[in-house]
Amino acid sequence: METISINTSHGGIQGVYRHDSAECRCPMTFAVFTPPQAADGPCPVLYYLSGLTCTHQNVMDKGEYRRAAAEHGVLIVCPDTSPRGNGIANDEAYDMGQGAGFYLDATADPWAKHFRMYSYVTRELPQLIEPNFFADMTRQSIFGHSMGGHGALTIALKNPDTYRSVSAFAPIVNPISVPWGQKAFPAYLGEDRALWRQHDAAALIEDGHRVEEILVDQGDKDQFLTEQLQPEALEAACTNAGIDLTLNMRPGYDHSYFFISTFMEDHIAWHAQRLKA
Ligand SMILES: N[C@@H](CCC(=O)N[C@@H](CS)C(=O)NCC(=O)O)C(=O)O
Repeated sequence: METISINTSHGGIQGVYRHDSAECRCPMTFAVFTPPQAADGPCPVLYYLSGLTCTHQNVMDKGEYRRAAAEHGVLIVCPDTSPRGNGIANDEAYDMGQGAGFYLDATADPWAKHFRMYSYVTRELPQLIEPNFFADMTRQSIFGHSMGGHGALTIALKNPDTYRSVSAFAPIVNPISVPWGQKAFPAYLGEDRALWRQHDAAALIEDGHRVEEILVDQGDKDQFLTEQLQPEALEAACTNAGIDLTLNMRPGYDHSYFFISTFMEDHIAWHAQRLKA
C-alpha cells in the first residue's frame, strides 16, 4: 500500500492511499479519514460508497464528513467507484464502465475481468484496512450516495452480520426497474435476471433479505428522483417486510453534494450510535 497524501484535519488524518487490487487487477485509490480517537484504540469503520462519475475524491472534497467523524471517533473509508486504467474496459457514457461499477462482480465480457467492486468492497478493502489502520473490524457500517446508496443497501442486505447499520443519500433502490440499472445490469451480468435481483435492494428485500433498519435522506428537487431513484419502491418493500425505514424527504434539495453535505453529520451520528451499541 502506497500513501499518496496525508493531511491533518479536525485533529485526525485525512489520507489517500493506493494499492494493487487483486480483485480489480489494477491499482485502486481510496481515502481514509482516521479520527483523533485512534490514538487511544481501534475505531469503528464507516464505508462511504460514491455515485456515478465519482472517485474517492468527490466526497473527500465536498462531503464535509470530517468534523462529525472526529467528534464521534469513526474511521471513514471512501473507495473508488470502479477499476480504472487504459487497458481496462470502458464506455463513453457516464453511467457505464469506469466510474460506474455498480458495486457488483461483473460476469459478462468485456467487464468480468476487472469490474469486481462487490468483492473489492466487501472482502479486499476490509482486509487492507484491518492491518494498516487503527480499525475495529468488529464494528463496521456502510452508507453511500445514489449508485453508492444502491451499493450500501445491497451490500448490507446481503451481509447483515458484517455491517451494523446502513444508510443512504438519494439511493438507487430498484435498479432493475429504472434506466440506469436496465442499462448496466445486462451489460455487466448478462441476461440472467435472477442475478440482477441479487443487486437490487427492493428485490433483495422481496426475496427475504433483511436488515433491522434503514435511514434514507432524499431531496425532493433531485433531478433523478422520478426516473431513476423512486424511493417509494424501497418504502413498499420495507413496509411489506417489516423493516424500519426512515425516509426523510428534504424540500428544495437536489442530487448534489450540497445536499449530501447538509445531512452528512446526521448520518454519521446515526451510525456512530449503532456502532457503539
Ligand atoms: N454527470 C451526470 C450526473 C452524474 C451525477 O450526478 N453523479 C453524482 C452521483 S450519481 C455525483 O456525485 N457526481 C459527482 C459530483 O457531484 O461531484 C449527468 O450529466 O447527468
